[in-house]
Amino acid sequence: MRSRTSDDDPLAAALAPPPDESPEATAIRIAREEEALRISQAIDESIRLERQANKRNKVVRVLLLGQSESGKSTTLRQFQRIYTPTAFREERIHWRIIIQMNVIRSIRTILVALSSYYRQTSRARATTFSGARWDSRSHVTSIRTERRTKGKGRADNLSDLDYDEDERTGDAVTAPLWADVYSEQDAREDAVLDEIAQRLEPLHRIEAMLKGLLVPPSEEEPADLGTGPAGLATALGHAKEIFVRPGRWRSGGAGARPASSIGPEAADEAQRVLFECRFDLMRLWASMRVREILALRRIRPEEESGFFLNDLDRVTGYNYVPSDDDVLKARLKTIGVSEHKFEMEAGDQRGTQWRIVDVGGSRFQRPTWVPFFDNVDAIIFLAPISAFDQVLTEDPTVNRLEDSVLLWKGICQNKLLANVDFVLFLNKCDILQRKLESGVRLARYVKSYDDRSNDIETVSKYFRGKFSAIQSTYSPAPRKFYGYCTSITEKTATAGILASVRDIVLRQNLRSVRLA
Ligand SMILES: Nc1nc2c(ncn2[C@@H]2O[C@H](COP(=O)(O)OP(=O)(O)OP(=O)(O)O)[C@@H](O)[C@H]2O)c(=O)[nH]1
Ligand SMILES: [Mg+2]
Repeated sequence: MRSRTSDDDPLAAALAPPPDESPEATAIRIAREEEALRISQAIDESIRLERQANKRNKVVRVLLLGQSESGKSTTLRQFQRIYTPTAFREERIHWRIIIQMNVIRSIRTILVALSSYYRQTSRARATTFSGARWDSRSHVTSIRTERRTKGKGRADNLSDLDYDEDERTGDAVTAPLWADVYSEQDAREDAVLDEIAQRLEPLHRIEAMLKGLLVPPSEEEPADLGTGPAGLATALGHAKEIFVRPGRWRSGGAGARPASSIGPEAADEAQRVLFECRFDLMRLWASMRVREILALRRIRPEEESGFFLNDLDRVTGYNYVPSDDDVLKARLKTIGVSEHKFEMEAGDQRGTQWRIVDVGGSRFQRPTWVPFFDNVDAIIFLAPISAFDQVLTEDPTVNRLEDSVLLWKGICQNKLLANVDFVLFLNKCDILQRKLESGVRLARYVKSYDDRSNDIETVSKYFRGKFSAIQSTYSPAPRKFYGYCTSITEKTATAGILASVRDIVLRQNLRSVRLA
């Protein structure tokens, strides 16, 4: 077979000038060709500019990462409060049902603590205490420093922060678990607490009802199912656990029940019962005897997520509508992944689309993060540094700070994220400050902290240094360190920090456009 040459190229033959072309015809043809070229180049240029503009206006993707209860969803809510305030306000009323559940959870913590105190101390109330029925199910509180994990869960590969082995594994029990002296006064107060617990019985029914609506069967607390790619949860085998459908709880609940049976009446009924119980709720939380027993058992409900007992007067009001602050304080665990869109309303970047991806942070949820590493401009990583004396809810053998450090290290060294900017929030500094001021010493939990001063400035500076060093040691390529000490539930300070984060992320985004 003969190979083709340019001589018999049909296209070249068709475009070739006619063999008998006159000089005038040649001039006209050349002028037309030049005009066609000019137009073609103009079209190319406009396509290039349009592509660039699209990139500049491209969606900025931010991923929120961190362990469970680190404050990811709260950060997202802060973004919503600032950038889509109308929608945020309209949604506030739907948070009431979550706050009701949060209140009941704190009350449960107290009644279980009383019941188990009476049982363990063999007091007269032990067999009859009316709060005992709250004790029937397993109750995990992450607020107690775990003392029962001896020999388990040692982190063998952590050297960046030097934990006290005894503190981590629970060998260092020093405080007595209960007082030895039982006065008549104690007995009288216990009798009063028993009566209160009796009158709080209706809360038990309300808790069961709300739990049916808001808590996935294998969970202990209300949870929101993310709206990420369908199938992810199924792939991970969590499909059966997921009970609260995306967004549906906001219209009164969801789950396996027909929507008609779970309307806003559930929230109204719960509010009515809370209203009727409000004085007993307040008396319970104000009782010095309760405080004493909680202290003996080292339980601090006020450090638990979604703590509203100091606001009982307000949140149990018959016509209670959650405030902005209440929505930020409420606790709703995330299961799965959800993506939220925002549009910048003001400034140079007006119209820029933002996608913020919020993920569930518990250990079981972490495999769902990886598919989102592929297409992300920045990561906001939250490390709740107040949790240095707490353990993970999902694995009480693991210290929370240790988990955050390991997670940060893993994210820093992840090659998929080598070109992504990180912003670190050392979060819950308000709780950290209160904890340090109440006399809890960081050096008891982190040996390498040594004899440094136990104040918030020194402690947060120390953590900043540690996290920054991990980033520079483990990042595959150099990246700038952006670290903030945050109390993400606070509105004013957080607004300033989020504005800085926005600028960092946008600068990075522009840089990537120029490089493209
Ligand atoms: N006091 C205080 N509370 C905070 C702060 N940040 C978050 N919280 C509270 O901590 C709880 C947990 O926060 P979330 O935002 O739900 O945590 P998360 O990281 O989304 O947790 P998962 O969904 O389980 O992964 C909520 O009740 C928040 O109000 C903070 O800086 N200070
Ligand atoms: Mg969350």
